Amino acid sequence: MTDSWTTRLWTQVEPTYRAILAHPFLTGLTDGSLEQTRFAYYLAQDAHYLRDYARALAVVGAKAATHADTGLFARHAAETVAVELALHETLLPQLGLDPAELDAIAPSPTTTAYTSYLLAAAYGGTFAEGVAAVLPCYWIYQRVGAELAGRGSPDPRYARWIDTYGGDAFAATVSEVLALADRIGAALAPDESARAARHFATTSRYEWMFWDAAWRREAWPV
Ligand SMILES: Cc1ncc(CN)c(N)n1
Repeated sequence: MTDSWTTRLWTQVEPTYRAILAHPFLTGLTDGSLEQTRFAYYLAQDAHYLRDYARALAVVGAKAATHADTGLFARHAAETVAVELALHETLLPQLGLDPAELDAIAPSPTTTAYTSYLLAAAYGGTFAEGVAAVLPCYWIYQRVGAELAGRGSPDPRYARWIDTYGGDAFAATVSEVLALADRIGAALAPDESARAARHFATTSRYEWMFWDAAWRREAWPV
């Protein structure tokens, strides 16, 4: 039996995933050593990211061949992203930040690059290419959440973040998208499949870069 499309996609990003798990931002979440300023930076950038991610999901959904698949991405653009933004609203005051201040913080170079890439893939690509581009945003977070949930965190704010992505509700959302991806991935022509695989690998790398930018508290050089 041949592997499913998503299994094949995941195999090519295993080294990226291992690098993500080893990143000091994530090891710092579980041992509690991550400086609060780095986590606050991450949340501020993630607020920018999530707004464009919701746009990308809506555009991908608009390209679906069926009403059910359009509905899935429209629902995720609205509901899943709202849950994630609500997590920020809870965590920011616990970090001494006012959620209203976030708009004053500009998107970083990495946030800008990542969201621009996602939106370009969603607008410019086929439905399958768009699905492949957004898939790591779901799947890597769910895998990371499940992995980190096994380790826990002594810091209740980091534990809350881990619980959101390591929990059953997020896993159910990700299962829906994986099932859809395997359904459409099975019928792709080689060219389209290769373009989709490239998007999947690229946005997986951007996931590592997003945590790394928060670790470095990346700023525009000029
Ligand atoms: C950068 C990033 N990637 C993915 C997720 C999970 N939707 C997120 N909140 N932020």
